[in-house]
Amino acid sequence: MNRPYSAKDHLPGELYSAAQVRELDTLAITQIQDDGGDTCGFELMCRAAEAAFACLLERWPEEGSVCVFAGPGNNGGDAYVLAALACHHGLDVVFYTLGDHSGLSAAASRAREMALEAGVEPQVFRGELVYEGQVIVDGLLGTGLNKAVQGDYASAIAAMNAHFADVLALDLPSGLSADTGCILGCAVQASLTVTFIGVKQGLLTADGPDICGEVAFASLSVDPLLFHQLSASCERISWDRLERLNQRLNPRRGNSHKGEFGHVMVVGGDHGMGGAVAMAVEAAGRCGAGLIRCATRTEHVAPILVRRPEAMVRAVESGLELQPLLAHSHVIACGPGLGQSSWSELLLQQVLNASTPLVLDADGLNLLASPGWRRDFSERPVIMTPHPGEAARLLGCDIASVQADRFNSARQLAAQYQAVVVLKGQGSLIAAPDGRLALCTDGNPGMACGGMGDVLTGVLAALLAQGLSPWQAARYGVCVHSGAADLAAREQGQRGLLATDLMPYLWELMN
Ligand SMILES: NC(=O)C1=CN([C@@H]2O[C@H](COP(=O)(O)OP(=O)(O)OC[C@H]3O[C@@H](n4cnc5c(N)ncnc54)[C@H](OP(=O)(O)O)[C@@H]3O)[C@@H](O)[C@H]2O)[C@@H](O)CC1
Ligand SMILES: Nc1ncnc2c1ncn2[C@@H]1O[C@H](COP(=O)(O)OP(=O)(O)O)[C@@H](O)[C@H]1O
Ligand SMILES: [K+]
Repeated sequence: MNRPYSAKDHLPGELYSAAQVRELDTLAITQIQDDGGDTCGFELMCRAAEAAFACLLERWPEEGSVCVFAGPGNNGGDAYVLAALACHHGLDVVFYTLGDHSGLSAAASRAREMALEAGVEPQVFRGELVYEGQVIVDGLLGTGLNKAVQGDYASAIAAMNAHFADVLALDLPSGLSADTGCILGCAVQASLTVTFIGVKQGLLTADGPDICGEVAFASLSVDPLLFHQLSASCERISWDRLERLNQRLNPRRGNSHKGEFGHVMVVGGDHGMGGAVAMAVEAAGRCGAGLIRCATRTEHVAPILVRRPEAMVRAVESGLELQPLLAHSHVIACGPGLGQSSWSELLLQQVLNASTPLVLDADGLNLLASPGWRRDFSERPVIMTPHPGEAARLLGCDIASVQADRFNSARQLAAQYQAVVVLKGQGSLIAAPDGRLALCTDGNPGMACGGMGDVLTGVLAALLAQGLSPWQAARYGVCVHSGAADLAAREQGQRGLLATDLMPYLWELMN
């Protein structure tokens, strides 16, 4: 029997869209057929159900019953086989169907026969869920979800969610888009999701992580060579994974000096927003920049120096004093607390005129989105770090449209601006202009608080200053930032986490 492994840190590094997994299914079925096996996908369906049932037994070893929901597609087919296995194992099975099961696929029909032979008694779900046990299996909708869930399906999902039992979702929670991680209408809230053949990209961003519960992956013993026939849509990264890929920074040479680790210039901090630059400065320092300068409003100079006397902080009150300072910098980080005043515009103008590697954040992005500011960064190493609100302004759409397809939004921004783009939020995405995408599975909702983005800006600037390319720095920086937040939250909890709490953990992880 297949033993799928669980824990999100052990998921494979390749993520796929629904269409790509369908392609993999077809390739795998063809191979099984060529090897003298069945021709319709029933073999794969059996492997999927076996893997999910193994997970069920491992997670709920004491449970004597299971309630199974089956939709009219192959996800329902998986559910039929799982129900048959449960019967053979001596579990009581309550089995509900939704949709028209007279037109099942060849594989799902065989699955249904198998279930009937095992003694499963399917009943059409009529709105009432009668089940006393602890485990519900959701086989309603999988990668074939193609419209918003409503009607009987929505009632079934509401009944599953209202029931006290835990839900094991087959492939993905019904109602979740495998491609975008958005809930289409409504979705099952799972405790455990066993996903098959390839990890669907939508499980790990937007709403995905909230409704999947724990994610386990079952390869269904598909020949790894088949995966070489198509490239993954997105790479999954995490702090642990970068370590396994040996992508940490090298230890420093003994005979090194501060000039080798780059000079960062942090630009921003209009009236009332000095903290933003202070945090970017400190994060850049804790991530190893050789020297940090800061150009800001007069009133912020002393407070920043008190907190971080290591930094060289200059007042640029007229805005014009910035130009010569920029000439001494290896990397510019612009945007934290920049504001949108004429002072802010004057500073940004000079930053955009320079050719130094740049991290552009916050109001730097908001100004860039306004008429007449649009730039093409193909000649300059640039990382842009929008949260969904800033991304919406840059794309000229609303936030809901950005979140409705984060993968596409990130890709589009990277292509439009010819820069590496970090689209922040749960499952932060990193997009390169050439179409590469990475998704970071670290991070937690404790990070949803003011200042976290400013810290990321400092982290990224320090990494560029130490010689990483924008793509490397963004991947590494997002993981170290989220990894630090996870360590901090593990100590004291997520609620109440502050951006400055990350500093000691950044320092630790960078070494
Ligand atoms: N292929 C393989 O070999 C393997 C596949 N595997 C399994 O198959 C799953 C994919 O199966 P699938 O392609 O049949 O799609 P599935 O998710 O069952 O749904 C399609 C049905 O749902 C319906 N429907 C859609 N949206 C709806 C809505 N909002 N509300 C109501 N109905 C809606 C849609 O109706 P239609 O719109 O076409 O009329 C259609 O009838 C995959 O996730 C994995 O679990 C594994 O066994 C491994 C081997
Ligand atoms: N729910 C969440 N899960 C994971 N990471 C999050 C979550 N909410 C916020 N973050 C991270 O925290 C940071 C917040 O940045 P941002 O919104 O720019 O904050 P600010 O502008 O206040 O500095 C980003 O790196 C983002 O990815
Ligand atoms: K499902």
